[in-house]
Amino acid sequence: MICPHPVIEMHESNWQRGVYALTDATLLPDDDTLLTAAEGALRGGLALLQYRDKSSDEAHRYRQAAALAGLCREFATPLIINDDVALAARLGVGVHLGQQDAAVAGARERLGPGVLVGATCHGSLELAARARRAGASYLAFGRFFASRTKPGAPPAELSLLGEAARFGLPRVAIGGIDGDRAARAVAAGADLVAVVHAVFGAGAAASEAAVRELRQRAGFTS
Ligand SMILES: Cc1ncc(COP(=O)(O)OP(=O)(O)O)c(N)n1
Ligand SMILES: Cc1nc(C(=O)O)sc1CCOP(=O)(O)O
Ligand SMILES: [Mg+2]
Repeated sequence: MICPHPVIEMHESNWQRGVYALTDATLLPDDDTLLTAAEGALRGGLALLQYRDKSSDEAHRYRQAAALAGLCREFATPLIINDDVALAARLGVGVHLGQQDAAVAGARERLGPGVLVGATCHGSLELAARARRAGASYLAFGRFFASRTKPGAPPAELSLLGEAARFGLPRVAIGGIDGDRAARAVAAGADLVAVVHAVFGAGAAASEAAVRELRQRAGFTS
């Protein structure tokens, strides 16, 4: 397990703009690696962190998510749980839901008005309109580029991000995003860039520098 931290750098929670990192059970295979990588990423200035673990081991998922929730609280950065509304409710944190997951409206009702509920909208303004009506906190579009993490995700056009401004919610761009592509996504209208490999692909010790570089290249530091 990770050691206690004598000095924690606090980042004011401004989750609506910046780098949004998703954990990955293959790149971060054990608790120590996961928490070291997550702490580095938070220290680098993440806007949001998502716990994404597709395993069916509930005790494992609870243990890791609870540890991440504690870490995120120290950095005043919201934690989002992928797919699992019950786990999010248990921890009092946000949830991200795709088209094959539980309904956004039900999650909003269960979690309450103050909790973040994110929605996958792929390349569709119609899905975005539905997610907004159902109470989503942000709209995620993608994949915009070839993704090593999820190669089969349906593709989307960057021009969609500008059109999605009409919904008045933070727009998340996901899928194969690195420094150059983050800048392109932000220029097209993304408020947040969601990444796995660009933050966690180079090892747990590299996550802080990776977030700092992404923030700088995407223009989130100005
Ligand atoms: C920020 C963000 N955007 C999209 C997704 C994908 O969600 P989903 O379509 O439900 O696919 P899985 O992640 O569950 O495989 C996401 N998780 N986060
Ligand atoms: C989890 C996920 N969802 C996507 C979508 O398009 O809905 S792309 C993706 C993986 C993003 O990882 P990377 O930054 O390594 O490409
Ligand atoms: Mg899902």
